[in-house]
Amino acid sequence: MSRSTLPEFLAQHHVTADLQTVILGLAEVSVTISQALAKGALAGILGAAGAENVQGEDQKKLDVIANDLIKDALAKLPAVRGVASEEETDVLPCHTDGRYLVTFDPLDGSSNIDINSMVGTIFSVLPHTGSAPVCEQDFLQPGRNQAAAGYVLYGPSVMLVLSTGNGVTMFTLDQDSNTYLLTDAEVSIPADAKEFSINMSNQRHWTAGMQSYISDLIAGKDGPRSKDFNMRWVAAMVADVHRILCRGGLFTYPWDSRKPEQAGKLRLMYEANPMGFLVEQAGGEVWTPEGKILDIQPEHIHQRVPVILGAANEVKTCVDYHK
Ligand SMILES: O=P(O)(O)OC[C@H]1O[C@](O)(COP(=O)(O)O)[C@@H](O)[C@@H]1O
Ligand SMILES: [Mg+2]
Ligand SMILES: [Mg+2]
Repeated sequence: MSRSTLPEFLAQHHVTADLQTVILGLAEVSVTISQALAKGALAGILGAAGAENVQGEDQKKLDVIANDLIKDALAKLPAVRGVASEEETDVLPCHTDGRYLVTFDPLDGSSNIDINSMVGTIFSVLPHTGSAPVCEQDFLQPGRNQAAAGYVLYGPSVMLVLSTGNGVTMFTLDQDSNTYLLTDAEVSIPADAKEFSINMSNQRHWTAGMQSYISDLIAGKDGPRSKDFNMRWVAAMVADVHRILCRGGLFTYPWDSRKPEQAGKLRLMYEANPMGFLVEQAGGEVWTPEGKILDIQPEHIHQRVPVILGAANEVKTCVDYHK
């Protein structure tokens, strides 16, 4: 059976030439990152980098390597006006005529690196509407403005999952030819969920609404929901959301009282918006307890947000517990 390659798919779906170069640039650099990850300890690239990022988190060597690779690859593309990364303090200007801004989480799920478990690269492409030179303000657009969003999951196989606003498509890396081939063109999240995903160890720190929602899920058939739910937690949003795109369910990373001043753990512009775009494009819902994430007007590039996403009916139920 002959499968479309990523460039063929983009051309067939009338993606603008400029946007194609951005997506193909990200795809190409992801192959290099996947090769570095595959070498692991043999290349001496596991472990801590010995520095903190702007978020106050310890950087892994591979966070820094992936960040530099993506930054350098995007800076070469004339279509890219500027980039913003979870690992960079400020936005970085690129080409003065570029039509697109790219935000990215170079390696999501970094705590999985040292245990040879799943990690990924998450990206979001926004139109550039400001004036030169590029500044942080240009990036502060609601997620609904995204021209494209996606991720690369470095798992047993390497997968690129993409939306340009017309559904969600999955590609798998053919390791012989180093090309991404289309493997699922009809990604869709069932409206009802049988699985939920949350870091249960934080239970005592959640709001009363989240406490009672999760305890009703755990009560299963014997509780008010009259239904058993399974639970999964990969500790990499990219892998947890991938499971939801493949077989449904609900994922949440709520606000918690350990850092009350922080809205949530996940980053709006590098994690919640791009993943949210994919989930909505697959028929799911993406909310905070207050409203839809893709409608949030960002105030700064490193903003954090509580996230409830996945199966449409289940997300609404979870939000209702917060009222
Ligand atoms: O430590 P926890 O609570 O399991 O957090 C896991 C969450 O943190 C993250 O790893 C944050 O991403 P980074 O690895 O890019 O910092 C999410 O992917 C994941 O959902
Ligand atoms: Mg992340
Ligand atoms: Mg990261």
